[in-house]
Amino acid sequence: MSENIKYSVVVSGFKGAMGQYTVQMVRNNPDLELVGVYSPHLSSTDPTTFGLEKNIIVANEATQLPKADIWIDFSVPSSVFENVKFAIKHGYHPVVGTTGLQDSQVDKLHVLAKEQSLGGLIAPNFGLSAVLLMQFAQQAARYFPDAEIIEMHHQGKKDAPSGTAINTAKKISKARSQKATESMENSNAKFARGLIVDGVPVHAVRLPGYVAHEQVLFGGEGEALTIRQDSFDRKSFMSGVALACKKVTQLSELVVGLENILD
Ligand SMILES: NC(=O)C1=CN([C@@H]2O[C@H](COP(=O)(O)OP(=O)(O)OC[C@H]3O[C@@H](n4cnc5c(N)ncnc54)[C@H](OP(=O)(O)O)[C@@H]3O)[C@@H](O)[C@H]2O)C=CC1
Ligand SMILES: O=C(O)C1=N[C@H](C(=O)O)C[C@H](O)C1
Repeated sequence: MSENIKYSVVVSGFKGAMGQYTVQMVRNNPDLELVGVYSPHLSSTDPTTFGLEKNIIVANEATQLPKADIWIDFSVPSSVFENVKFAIKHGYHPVVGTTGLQDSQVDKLHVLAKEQSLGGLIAPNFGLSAVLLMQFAQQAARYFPDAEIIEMHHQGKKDAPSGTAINTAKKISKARSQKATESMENSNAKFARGLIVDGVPVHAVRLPGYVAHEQVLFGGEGEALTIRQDSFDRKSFMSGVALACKKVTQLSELVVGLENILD
C-alpha cells in the first residue's frame, strides 16, 4: 500500500467481542483511519465514554455515520443483511465477518455491489487456520465422502452452528464424488446426530474457556482422518480483517471467502 493512502473505516458492532479487537486493530494500523463506530443500543454517543478520540463519530443510527471507504461489520446475525445493504447503498466497501447471511441474501448483496462496481468481502472466518481447514476438508472429501463436523465455541456465541461449520459442510458436500454411506435425511435419532447441513452432520459445543475451534472427522474403510483448527485468541482474526481492508478497495465486486484475496 502506498505510504500516502490511508483508508477511512467505520466499525459496526464496535462494542462486541470482535468489534473491540477490530477497533484496536484499525487504530494501530498506519494504513487505516477510524472515523466512526456504530451500535444501535448505546446509552451515550460521547466517544470518550468508549476510550475513543473526540473526532471519532459514535453513532447509534447508521445514518449518523460519516462517509468512509470501508465498513467493517461484526454485529449480529439478525442485523447483518440490513447493515451491509446500507453500507453498499452508501458507497462503503463492506468487510463482513458477521455470520447468519442466507445464500439468497448474499446473492442480493452481490447484485447490489455489482450495480455500483463496489468491491467487498464476506468471510465466514478471517483466521488462516480455519481457511486452510476448509481447503483441506474439501480435498479430503473427494476421497472420504463420510464426514462429520464438530464446532466448539465460547458460551456467548449467539448462533449455532457456526458460520464456518456451515461453510465447511457446503464445501465438503460439493467436493465429494460419492454419497455418504448413511443417508442423513432418513436418520431417526435426529437431535443426537446433529444438524444436517447439505448432508453433513454438524455438532455444536458451547463451553467456557473455548474461543473458536473446529474439527472435521472423515471415516473410511478401517481408517479415519481428523482435521482440526483452533483460534485460542480473537487476535487470530485480525490479520485477515486488515488484509481485507487493504484489498477490498481494489475489488469491483463482492466476494465470499478470505481465500479469494490471499496472496
Ligand atoms: N468471520 C470471522 O472471522 C468471525 C466472525 N464472528 C462473527 O461476528 C459476529 C459478532 O461476534 P461477537 O463480536 O463475538 O458478538 P458480540 O455479541 O460480542 O457483539 C455483537 C455486537 O453487535 C452489536 N449490535 C447489535 N445489533 C446491532 C446492529 N443492528 N448493528 C450493529 N451492531 C449491532 C451488539 O450490541 P448490543 O449487545 O448492545 O445489542 C454487540 O455489541 C458473530 O456473527 C460472529 O459469529 C466472530 C469471530 C470471527
Ligand atoms: O462467534 C464466533 O466467535 C465466531 N464466529 C464465526 C463463525 O460462526 O464461524 C467465526 C469463528 O468461528 C468465531
